[in-house]
Amino acid sequence: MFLKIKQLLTAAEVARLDEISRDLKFVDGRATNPANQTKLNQQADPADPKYAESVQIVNAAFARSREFMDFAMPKRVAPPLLSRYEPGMKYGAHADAALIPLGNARLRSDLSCTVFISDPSSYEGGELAINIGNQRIPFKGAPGEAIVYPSTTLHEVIPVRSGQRLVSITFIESLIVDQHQRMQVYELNDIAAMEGTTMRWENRVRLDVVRQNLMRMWSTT
Ligand SMILES: O=C(O)CCC(=O)C(=O)O
Ligand SMILES: [Fe+2]
Repeated sequence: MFLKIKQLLTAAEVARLDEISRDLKFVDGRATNPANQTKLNQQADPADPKYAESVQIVNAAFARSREFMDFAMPKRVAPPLLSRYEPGMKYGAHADAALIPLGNARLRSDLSCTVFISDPSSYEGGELAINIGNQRIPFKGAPGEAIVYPSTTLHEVIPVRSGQRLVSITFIESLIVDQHQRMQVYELNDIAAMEGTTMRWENRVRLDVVRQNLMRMWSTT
């Protein structure tokens, strides 16, 4: 359901993103969601040349993360966006847009991801709170840590009370639209990865047939 990636970014990448954020131009977060009165944050201005470097750093981290690739089965990843919250800023409970403009095309958001950059001890409040059933689950990660969660949830960023919260956020279109189907394939793939070398070969091959057939049935390529 959720994937926490302990060290998506290296310490050097965290430091570089922090440095970039100091010179980068930030704009009102409502630029990408003008209808939401509860969105009060700052986002990197895509027109600023330094923005491209921040995108490249986070994209490269996703691409090399085995955990991310296995869990998300990404087809397309939207350019990760640096977002900043100063005291009093927040993003009220909301649904992520199903279709996100990506050049001339649109990306369907199946999964959302927050990559934490600021040290959690440097700011108060600012948790990402995700509603699942009647539970509200707060996340506040260490620098370089990422949380990947279904875009289908109602979620919010709690107001920051002091300090500054810098994160990079993105949306992922998965090869498998349906969360439940995706998790079944993920489980089978994980079992094959862990037990595949110790299983009897005939059974390993049968497991592979099932895994590949489910992917064939459910993926949209
Ligand atoms: O800042 C975050 O952790 C998440 C922000 C968010 O929900 C969004 O941009 O849609
Ligand atoms: Fe969101």
